[in-house]
Amino acid sequence: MDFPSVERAVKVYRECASAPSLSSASLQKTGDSVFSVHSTWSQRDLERECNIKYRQTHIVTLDSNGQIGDVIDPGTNTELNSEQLVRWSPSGKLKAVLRKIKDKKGDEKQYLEVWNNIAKIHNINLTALDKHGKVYEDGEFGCLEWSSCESQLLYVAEKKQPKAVSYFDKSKEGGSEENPETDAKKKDPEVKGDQFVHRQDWGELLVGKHSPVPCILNLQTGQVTIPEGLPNDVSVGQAIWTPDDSGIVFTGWENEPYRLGLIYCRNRRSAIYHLDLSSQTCNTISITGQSVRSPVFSPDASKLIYIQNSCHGPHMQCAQLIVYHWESKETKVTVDIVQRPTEGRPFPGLYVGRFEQQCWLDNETILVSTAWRSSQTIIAINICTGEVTRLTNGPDFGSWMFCDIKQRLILACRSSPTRSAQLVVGVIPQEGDISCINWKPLHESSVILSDVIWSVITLKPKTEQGSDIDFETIILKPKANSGSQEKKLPLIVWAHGGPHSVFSTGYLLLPGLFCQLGFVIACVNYRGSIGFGQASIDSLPGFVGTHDVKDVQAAAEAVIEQGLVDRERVAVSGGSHGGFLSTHMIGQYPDFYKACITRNPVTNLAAMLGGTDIPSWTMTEAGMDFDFKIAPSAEMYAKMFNCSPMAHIDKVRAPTLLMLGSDDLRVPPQQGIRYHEMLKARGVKTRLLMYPDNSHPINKVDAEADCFMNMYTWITEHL
Ligand SMILES: CSCC[C@H](NC=O)C(=O)N[C@@H](Cc1ccccc1)C(=O)O
Repeated sequence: MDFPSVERAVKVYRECASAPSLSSASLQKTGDSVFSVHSTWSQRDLERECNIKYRQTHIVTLDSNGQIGDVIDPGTNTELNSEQLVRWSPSGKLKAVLRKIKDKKGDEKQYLEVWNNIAKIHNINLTALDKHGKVYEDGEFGCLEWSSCESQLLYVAEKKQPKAVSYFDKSKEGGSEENPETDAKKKDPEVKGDQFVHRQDWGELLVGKHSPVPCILNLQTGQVTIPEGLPNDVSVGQAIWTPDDSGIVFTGWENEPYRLGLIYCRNRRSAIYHLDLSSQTCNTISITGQSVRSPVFSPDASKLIYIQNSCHGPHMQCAQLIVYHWESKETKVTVDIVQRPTEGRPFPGLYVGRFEQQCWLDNETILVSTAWRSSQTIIAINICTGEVTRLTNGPDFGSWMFCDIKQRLILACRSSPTRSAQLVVGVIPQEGDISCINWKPLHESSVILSDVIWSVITLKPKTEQGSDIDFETIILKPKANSGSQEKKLPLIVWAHGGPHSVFSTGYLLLPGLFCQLGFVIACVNYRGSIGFGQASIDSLPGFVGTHDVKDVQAAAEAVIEQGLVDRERVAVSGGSHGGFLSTHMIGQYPDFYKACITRNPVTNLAAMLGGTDIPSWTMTEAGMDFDFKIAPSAEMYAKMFNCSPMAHIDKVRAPTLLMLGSDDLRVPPQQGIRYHEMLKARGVKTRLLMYPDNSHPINKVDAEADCFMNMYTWITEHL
C-alpha cells in the first residue's frame, strides 16, 4: 500500500503537535458580574526545540439572569518563560509569583514576587536568603498558599543540609575573607567526610528532591522561617494554612526505611498532619498505614477533606473521599471505594490525584475531575451525603477537566480525540438538576482533526478468571474510509502504561497523527485500567502478561471484525507497561503483528527489580506482596521472569523499534537494550533509538518529534 510521504507526515506532525495543552486556568471576579479567566498553556515550538509557556486572558460577563452574557477575548497572549508557580490572594487583589532566573554567571536564582493590579510590590531573592534549597514547583509536593490576612506565603522547599566538606579542605583554616555573604556561609555548620554520602530522592521526574520542608515568608519583614516541631523522617508537601493562620496542614510522606518513586504512584505511605505554629506541636489527622493526599478546607472552615487509599498493592487505585470535622475531630468516609459499578449505579469510584485549589461550589459540594470508564469526567460530590452527580456526559467531548469555580460560574477544559483543548464556562443552576449546564466556549480548539471519527466499544474478556469484568477500546478511523469496503486499512493497536492508567477520549496526539495518515487505531483500556472499579484494577496483578495480553488481542480482533481493517497489516505500540504489552503481543502472537514500536518498555520484571525507582511495582504486578525488607527468592525471580516478554523472545519475528530515554529511572534503559540485543542475536530486525537527557516520558520537543517520524517510517516500511 502507498502510505503518505514522509513530507506529508512532517506536515501533519507540525499541525497536530502545535495544539497547546492547558497547564492551569483560574477565574477572578473583577467587577459586578464580570470575571476574568487567566489560563496558562504549554505549546511545542519545533523551531526553538522547546516547550513555550504563554498566558491567555478572557473576560466573561453574567447577564441579569445570572447566565453567561458576553465572552471577550482581548487577544493578549503573552509568552512566559520564567514563572514556576502563580497564586492569587484570597481577596483577588494580589498575585504571588515564584520566578526562576539565571544570573549573569548563569546560576539559577529563585525569587518570590508579589504583584498588585499596578506593579510588583515585593520581590524576595529566596536563593540569597539561603534558608532552604530549591522551592518545589512540581505537582506532587509543590504549593504556594496565601495566609488569610494576605501577609504571609507558605511554600515547600528542599531542606538546607549542613555543608559537607573534605577532611583535607584547607580553605577553612583561617585566612581573611572580605565578602560578608561568604563570611555568613562560612558560619554554616559543616560536616567532614559526608561529601559522598548517598542521599535518596523521590525518583523519576523528582530527581534532587530529597527532604521537602514547609517555609513561611513574611511579606512585612521579608524573612523566611522553617517552622519547628515537624515530624522526623517525613517529606512535607501540599501545605495549606489552617483557617485562622495559626497553623498549617500538610501531607507527609514517610522517608523510611527508604523512598519509593512517587510520580504516578498514589500508594505511598503518608499521613495528613496539623502543625500548630505557636505551640510547635504536630498531630496526625488521618489514620496511619494509608496513602493520603490533598487536604483542602471548606469555605466555612468547618471541614477538611482529603483523599485516601491503601498503601499496598497497585500503584493507582480507586480512592476514598474523607471528611474531617475540624472542631469535633470526627472523620467520615463520604465516598467509598467502588468495587464494581453497575447499570443502576454506574459511578465507578474516585480516581483523583489532587483537588483543584478552588473546588468548593458551596460548603457541602465539591467539584472534581475523575476517570469514568474511558472518559475524564467532572463530578459534583455532596460531602454530607456522598451523593455523586455527573456534570459532563456529552457525545462530542470525551475528556473534561475541572479548573475553577467562583460563585456558581464553573471553568473547565474539554477535548476529544478529534479536538484539542478548549476552555469553557458554565453556570451551575441554583435549583433543580445541577448537571443542566449550558457550556459556552471561550475559544475554538486550536486543532480539529476533521478527517477522523472516533467511537468507544465495550468488550467481554476471553479469560476464565475475571471474565465478569468488561473493558473498553477507543477506536479512531479515517473518515474517508469509514463506510467503504473497497480498501482495507492498516491497524495500530495501542496499549497504555501503568498498567493502572487509562486512555481517555481526550486529544490523543500520537493516535490522532497516525489516524490522519490513514491508519485505524485501537487504544485498549484492558482490565486493570482505572475508571472501571477497584475489582478491575485488582484483577490484573498476578496476571500481567496474560489477562492484559488477551484483552489487547480481543480488542484487535474486534476491530478487525468490523471489516475496515486488513488483518495482514497490524502493528502494535505502547510505552512502559504499554511497551511490556507490545513486546508480549509480538511474542505471544508472532503471526499476527507485523511491526512493533515501543517506548521505554518493561521487558523483564526480574531484571528490573534492582534498577527501577519502584521495585514494589515489579513484585506487585507479578502477584506478590511487597515488603520493604524483602530479598526475593529464586522462585520469586522466576515468577517475575515468567510473566515477562523476555520469556517469549524465541517466538518473536516482528521488526521492533525501541525508543529509550537515557535518564529513565522508572524503566531503566537496560530493559530495552537487552531486548534489542536478544532480537539481534536471533536475527529479528530491530532498531534502537536512545534519547539523551530524556527520562520516562521522552517528551523533550526534539526527541518527541524524532520518535514520531521514526515510528512512522518504521511502520510504513514493515506493514
Ligand atoms: C516500573 S515501571 C512501570 C510502568 C510504569 N508505571 C508507573 O510508573 C508505566 O507504565 N508508566 C506510564 C506512565 C503512567 C503510569 C501510570 C499512570 C499514568 C501514566 C507510561 O510511561 O506510559
